Formats: sequence, structure tokens, C-alpha cells
Amino acid sequence: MTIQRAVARITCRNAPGIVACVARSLAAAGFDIRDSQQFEDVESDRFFMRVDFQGEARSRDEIARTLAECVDRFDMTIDLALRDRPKRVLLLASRTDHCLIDLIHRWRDGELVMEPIAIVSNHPHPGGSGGMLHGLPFHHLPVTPATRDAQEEAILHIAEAEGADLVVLARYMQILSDRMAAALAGRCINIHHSFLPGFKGARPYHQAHARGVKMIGATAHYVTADLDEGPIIAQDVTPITHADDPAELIRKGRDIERRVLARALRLDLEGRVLVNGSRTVIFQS
Ligand SMILES: Nc1nc2c(c(=O)[nH]1)N[C@@H](CN(C=O)c1ccc(C(=O)N[C@@H](CCC(=O)O)C(=O)O)cc1)CN2
Repeated sequence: MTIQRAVARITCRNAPGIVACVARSLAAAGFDIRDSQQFEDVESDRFFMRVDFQGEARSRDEIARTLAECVDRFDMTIDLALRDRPKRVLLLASRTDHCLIDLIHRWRDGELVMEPIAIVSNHPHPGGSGGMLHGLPFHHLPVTPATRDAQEEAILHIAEAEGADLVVLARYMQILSDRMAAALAGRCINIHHSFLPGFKGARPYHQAHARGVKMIGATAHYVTADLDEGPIIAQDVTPITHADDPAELIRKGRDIERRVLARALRLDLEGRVLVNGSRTVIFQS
């Protein structure tokens, strides 16, 4: 008998009996709940739940039907992810590639369970000849203000053709149009090199240096049309001193960017992030 493992992310209006309904339905279908976490947001009267469960292999639709009664009763929104179907991820980067390379290393090491499908950059990358980079298909798509729409169309075409579940902006330094942000809504993660909401936009380390702050940080968030305003998934900081010039802040910042983006991506890939309006609910491991 083949065991299948799945994760259900559930959101609905808060009401008594939601957890009992889900647990009863899964148990009745012979599923074993490995982990379950839930949160009630009193402010929005919304309920959020992540259930990790396993049982005899069945089709995705069969598993979905198991929870149909709860879906109808509580008007749930459910996202069902099967463990043996990792997310297909499109990686975007610009000139600096420390975050890109870090994600690929963590994937090769098995830390990030995903299926990277291609790398896109608006800059040529050393080693990116012959259409491959780091062993993945590589697309060099330069862009100017005049060619942005066509370039974005090319990126969306790759995403759709390759069946991308997620797009990661691994220091991709182009502002996505409203149309592009809408097309990738809820499935595009960006790493911003500051502790948001401080120092939005370009050159945040220079902004931080000019302000004389004593901590710098990085923020991973889902991308929305509004620059650096999307729901935050992960953040981290590190202390700095008066002696750190912008170049030193850029150097110290790289490590934070790498670990924050990797953490945010792992949380998303494991179905541990639920969007709650302009915020997120994170069910940690
Ligand atoms: N619609 C959005 N697009 C992007 C977001 C976002 O939150 N919403 N995040 C950025 C990444 N980013 C900061 O994290 C960022 C990228 C680019 C710029 C910027 O000013 N770019 C200039 C061009 C710079 C260049 O060519 O090097 C521009 O686009 O005119 C600021 C912040 C990714 N996109």
C-alpha cells in the first residue's frame, strides 16, 4: 500500500467546530494527522489552519473530496499540496547572484524541497552560456523602460510554459508592473535588503548609512504592485557600527539576505505560510 502525505492550508470565517470537522473527516477516511496548527484572527474574524496528514495513496481529487463536507459547511478556501509533488520554482536574479547561488546550493543539499525549472536574469551571467546556468535552463532577458512590457511577457510565458507554481525574486532589481504583479499574486517572493518598513526602494544600505542606524536587516515578502509593501514572510537583523561604510553594510547584508530568503522559501514550500490580508500567518516547524 503506498502512503501519500499531504498538507492542507485552510482559511475561512471563524466558527466553532472547524478543527473537529477537519479531524473527523480525515479520520473517517483513514488519514493519520501528523501535525495540525490553527490560528483565529479576532480582528478579521478569520480562521487559519495547516494540517499535515498521510494515508493510503489516493488521487488529489479523492483527498480533496474527503474535506468536501467541511468546505461546504464553513465556506473554506483550501490549498492542498501533495508531498510527492514539489513546487515548480522559477528563479529571477539581476547582477548580484549571492541569493540565487545560495538557493541552488540549499536545493542540491536537500534543504529546499522544490523543482527549480529555470533561471531568468536581465543581466548576462558568467557561465550562463549555452542556455544553462548552475545546471538549470538560463534565460538572459535584458530590459529597458521601453521594453519592459515585452520582457515581462517573456518571463510570464516561461512561467506558464514551465508550469511555475512560484517565482522567486532573488535580488531581481526591476520593479514589476501592476499587470505582472497581479499575474503573480500570492506566488512571487521577493528579498528586500532592508528591515521593512525602513528603507524601501533602491540603495537601502546607502539609506541606512545616511540615517546612521545601528541595525540593518533583510525582509522576504510576497510581491504586490506597491513596491516593498507585500505581506512579510520572514525578516532578520544584525548590528552594525559607525565604522561600517555602505560597502561594509552591503557585505554584512549578504548573509542576512541569504538566510532570510531561504527561510521564507522553505516556509512557503512546506505550506507554512497563509496570507491574512496585508499580513501573513506562519505555522513554524
Ligand atoms: N511590483 C513590485 N516589483 C518589485 C518589488 C515589489 O515589492 N513590487 N520588489 C523589487 C525588489 N526591490 C527591492 O526589494 C527593488 C527593485 C528595484 C528597485 C528599483 O528602483 N529599480 C529601478 C531600476 C534599477 C536597476 O536597473 O538596477 C527601476 O526598476 O526603475 C527598487 C527596489 C522587485 N520588483
